[in-house]
Amino acid sequence: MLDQIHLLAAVTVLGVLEQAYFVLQVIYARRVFGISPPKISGPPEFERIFRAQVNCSEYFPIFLALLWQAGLFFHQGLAAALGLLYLYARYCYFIGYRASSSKRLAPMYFGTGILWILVAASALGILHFFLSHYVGLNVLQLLAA
Ligand SMILES: CC/C=C\C/C=C\C[C@@H]1O[C@H]1/C=C/C=C/C=C\C/C=C\CCC(=O)O
Ligand SMILES: N[C@@H](CCC(=O)N[C@@H](CS)C(=O)NCC(=O)O)C(=O)O
Repeated sequence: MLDQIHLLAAVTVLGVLEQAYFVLQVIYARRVFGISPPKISGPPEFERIFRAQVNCSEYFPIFLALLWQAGLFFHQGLAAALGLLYLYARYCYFIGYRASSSKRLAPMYFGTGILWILVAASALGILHFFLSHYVGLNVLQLLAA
């Protein structure tokens, strides 16, 4: 059982650590720019770091749901590899956004593309499960025949 989820679990832990890193960056930026909660506005240098962290948090539940669905219903290794790529894209997004708004764009589109691939893998995997479980139709066996 655990060997079917260990890669997904490892990518999940890495993702949580990355989220913690982004949060720590906002805490540090608040100190540097002297902006205490609940204030969320300030110089563009602060607002970019703040927005980068909020946007990464916003997409984290979507990422986790897709990572585990694709990993359980499609292929664990592929989902974990895409998950690693996504976390790397998010790191580049954060670092890019911190430097300038335009530098966030390429990693943002790359990361979003990975999410859509995970959507496709999840949907195909779940469809395959429904067809074989309820209709008795194993598409993979049919294709191999
Ligand atoms: C699987 C993803 C789940 C939820 C997110 C849902 C939709 C988000 C769409 O996939 C993303 C598409 C993004 C499209 C962006 C289009 C235009 C942005 C253009 C320019 C930005 C320029 C700027 O802001 O500087
Ligand atoms: N919270 C997002 C909601 C809309 C959204 O998710 N847009 C995508 C663009 S495809 C995104 O990743 N936005 C974050 C960004 O532009 O940095 C925002 O403020 O832009």
